[in-house]
Amino acid sequence: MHGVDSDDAPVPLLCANGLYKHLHPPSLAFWRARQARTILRDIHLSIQAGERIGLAGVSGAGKTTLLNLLLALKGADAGSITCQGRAVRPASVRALRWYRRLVQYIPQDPAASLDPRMSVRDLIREPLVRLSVEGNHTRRIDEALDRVGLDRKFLSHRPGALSGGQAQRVAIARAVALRPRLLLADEPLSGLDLPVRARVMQLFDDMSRLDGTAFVIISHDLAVMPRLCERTLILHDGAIIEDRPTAALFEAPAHEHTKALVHAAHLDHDITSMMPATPATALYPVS
Ligand SMILES: Nc1ncnc2c1ncn2[C@@H]1O[C@H](COP(=O)(O)OP(=O)(O)OP(=O)(O)O)[C@@H](O)[C@H]1O
Repeated sequence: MHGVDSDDAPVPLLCANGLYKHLHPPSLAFWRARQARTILRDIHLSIQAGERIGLAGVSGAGKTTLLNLLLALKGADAGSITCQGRAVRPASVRALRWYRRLVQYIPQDPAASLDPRMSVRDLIREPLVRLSVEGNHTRRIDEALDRVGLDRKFLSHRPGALSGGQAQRVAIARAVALRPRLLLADEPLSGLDLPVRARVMQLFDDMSRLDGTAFVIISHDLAVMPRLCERTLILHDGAIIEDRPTAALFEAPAHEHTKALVHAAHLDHDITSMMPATPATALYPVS
C-alpha cells in the first residue's frame, strides 16, 4: 500500500533554508566576531506557484534585507535559496539571467525607479532585451500594457507625463512582460488612490489565479494582507515569528508583536469579508 510520501509533495517554486545575515561594523574589524549584529536569523520559507504571501513587520524588522537576499542582490552568511531546485546566489548579470526571468521585483517607488528619459515602450522593452528574451517583443509589450489596463497611447509617454498610479502600472508591466513565476512587490499599494488600488489588487488576483504567478507582498501595513494574501509572515527582529494562513493569523494572532500589529491596523473586526473567495493554490496545484 502506498501512502503520500515526500515524492508526492509539490515542488516549491522558491525555497529559503536557514538564512542568516549578519551586519559587520567595518570599523571594528578586530572585534568582528563579537560585534557582528544578526539582522536575519534562521529564515525558512517555501513558496508554491500561484501563492500570495504577505511579509509584514515593523520598521527595522528585516524585510528589505530578506527581499535583497531573495532577489540575489546580497548573499546570506548562512543558509541557501533554491528556485525550482537550482541554487540562487549573487552572481553576474549573465549567470543570473535565468533567475531574473523567473523572479521579478516591483519597487516601492515606481515613479523614482523609471528612467525619466525613456518612453514607456522602451521602459517595458529594456528588461526583455537585457535578459535576452526571445520572441516578439512588440507583442509582449502590448500584452503587458493591456494586462495592467493602460491604453497604448501611453507607449510614447515619458514617466514625467504619468500619474503615480500610471507609473505604478508601467513598473508592473515591465515585470509582467517577462511572464515571471514570482513577483516580489514592495509596498505595492502605498501612495495609490482607491480606484487604482482596486485595479492593482484585481491584477494580482488575475495573475495568481489565471497565470499561476506567485507573489511576495511586503507591507508594513497589515491591513492590506487579508485582501491580497492567503498566507502572511510576520518578521520581527530578523526572525519569522508567524507563518500562517492570513485569516487564522488575524483571528488569533499567536505572538504579542502580531497582536500589536493587528490592533494597530484596527483589524480585529470581521475580516472574512475581505478574504479572497478561493485560495490561489487551490486553483494552481503544482505537480
Ligand atoms: N547597511 C546597513 N547599515 C547599518 N544597518 C543596517 C544596514 N542595513 C540594514 N541595517 C539594519 O538591519 C535591520 C533590518 O533593516 P531592514 O532595512 O531590512 O528592515 P525593514 O524591515 O525593511 O525596515 P523598513 O520597513 O524601515 O524599511 C535594521 O535594524 C537596520 O538598521
